[in-house]
Amino acid sequence: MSHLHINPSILSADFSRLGDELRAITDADAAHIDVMDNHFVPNLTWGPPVVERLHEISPIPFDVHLMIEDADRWAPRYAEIGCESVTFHAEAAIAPIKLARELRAQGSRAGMALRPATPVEPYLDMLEELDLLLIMTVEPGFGGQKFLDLTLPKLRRAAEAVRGSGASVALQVDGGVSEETIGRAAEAGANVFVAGSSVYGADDPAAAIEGLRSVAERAAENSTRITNMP
Ligand SMILES: O=C(CO)[C@H](O)[C@H](O)COP(=O)(O)O
Repeated sequence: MSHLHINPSILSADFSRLGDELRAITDADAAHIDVMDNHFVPNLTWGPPVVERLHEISPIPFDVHLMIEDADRWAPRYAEIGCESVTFHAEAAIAPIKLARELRAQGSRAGMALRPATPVEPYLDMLEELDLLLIMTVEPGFGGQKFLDLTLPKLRRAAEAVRGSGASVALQVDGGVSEETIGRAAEAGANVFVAGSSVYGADDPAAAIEGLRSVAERAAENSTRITNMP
């Protein structure tokens, strides 16, 4: 099994048949569930009751991305539902360390996300508290946006810090991930890739997932070779 994960975002799925859309991506590692509140981002999706019901029928784990204010209050609710991974935004959490500990204590993996303009450096001392760090590669809020290459230096610095810390933290990218961009993110050190329109906009979502995975694997191999060069 690949160590690189492809997590399709159901934000780009057909909302009238979400059960079928989840069953179309059983080859993926997890389904990425975008929760938006129209305050932290100018868009609105779903909340705990819908996510709970979808989780009950989903054949694969849930990777929940909370684009909401008041994350300290709401994130634990998604862990209680049983979502395997719960990611809150650093910009929306009052006590991120306490919150990450709470999510882990409830049995979920604890993730923290950074908007494109948020630096990673203030958070490097808390890597041990996290299972996942999400570097947003678009402004959060909408699918179908263009991948922001300006986030790649931050991703590289985060990858170096994770390697240096010895902590077991997955590095996720989200936004504009396609066969054209995924290689650059993999080379920079990402190992979990969220893809919405490039999976659900494809005629064959399963083939799209495999296409993304093979491009990312090739890029990650090349990147290791470069790192190991004398
Ligand atoms: O978090 C998100 C938007 O804020 C989505 O996960 C993201 O937009 C995925 O869609 P696409 O791959 O089409 O960019």
